[in-house]
Amino acid sequence: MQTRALKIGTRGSPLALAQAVETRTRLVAAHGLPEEAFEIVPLSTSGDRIQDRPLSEVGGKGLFTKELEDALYDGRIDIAVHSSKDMATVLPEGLEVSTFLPREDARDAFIGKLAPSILELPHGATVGSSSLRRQALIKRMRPDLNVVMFRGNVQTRLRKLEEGIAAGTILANAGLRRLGLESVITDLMPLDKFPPAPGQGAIGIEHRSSDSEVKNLLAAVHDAPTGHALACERAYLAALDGSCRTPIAGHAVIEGDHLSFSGVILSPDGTESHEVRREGKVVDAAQIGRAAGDDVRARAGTRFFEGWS
Ligand SMILES: NCc1[nH]cc(CCC(=O)O)c1CC(=O)O
Repeated sequence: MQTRALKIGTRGSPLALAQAVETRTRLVAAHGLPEEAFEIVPLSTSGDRIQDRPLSEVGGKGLFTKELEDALYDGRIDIAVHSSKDMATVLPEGLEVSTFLPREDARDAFIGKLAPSILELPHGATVGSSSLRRQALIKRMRPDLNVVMFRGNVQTRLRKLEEGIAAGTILANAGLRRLGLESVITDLMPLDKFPPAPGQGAIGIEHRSSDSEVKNLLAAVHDAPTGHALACERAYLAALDGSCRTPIAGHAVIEGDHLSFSGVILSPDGTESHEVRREGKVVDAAQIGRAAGDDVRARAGTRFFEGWS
């Protein structure tokens, strides 16, 4: 069927590689092709190299995707496998994400050392996280906690915890499960009190828009409900202008042809938050997300997006 291997581009972190392997496994199964029909090509990205500053300071989401997108343009790879959460809302000209694999659990997970849950931590305990959303949600729940920056890949963060740098940390359940590390989890954060980032838990596959052969190949592994949820969550994020200094959470749940979305934007210290809920039909996923974003943005006021630094 194919004369040369399809090149699957990925970041080189263990989680990224696990996602690339999952993509290959699904493609192999869907098309009855041998594994050799696919070649996994790990590339290093600036998001992986810069480890000492929060992502919001060094350029945000594009950091993890730029090198992969350059490689798509110049043909070094045919598809790029991404954590949807790390993708910018606007893709470069000529590239598209037409395919989402079935979503993993979207919740955040708590890994506690001094206590199994955030609510049970001792007064003033230190929690590590570099995500603005997680920091704000932690402070909204427990204003007394001391939140410190924690970057690096999943393994690095778990090591910092072992070294006693913090009493606990929060990571995506999806990433831990994909790495087979779910045994470290001591609590799962409820979707209503601790909503995930738009896209969390979903793998998106990017390719050249002109590449209809690749698009057809990918169609067999696309999960429609995940696609609808992502259309909604990404439209919500786009309506909020992806302001990466504002903590933003948002999650769509699909049941049959029904979609329900809930989102929240917070001040970084968690003292101010604005919530939004919307529902409708999956065919209107993007409109529902956009309306939710426009609504919460109007209620928060422009000061909300300019005030933090
Ligand atoms: N920014 C890093 C990142 N990007 C995606 C995931 C988790 C996997 C997913 O959401 O699909 C993670 C790590 C984490 O947040 O714990």
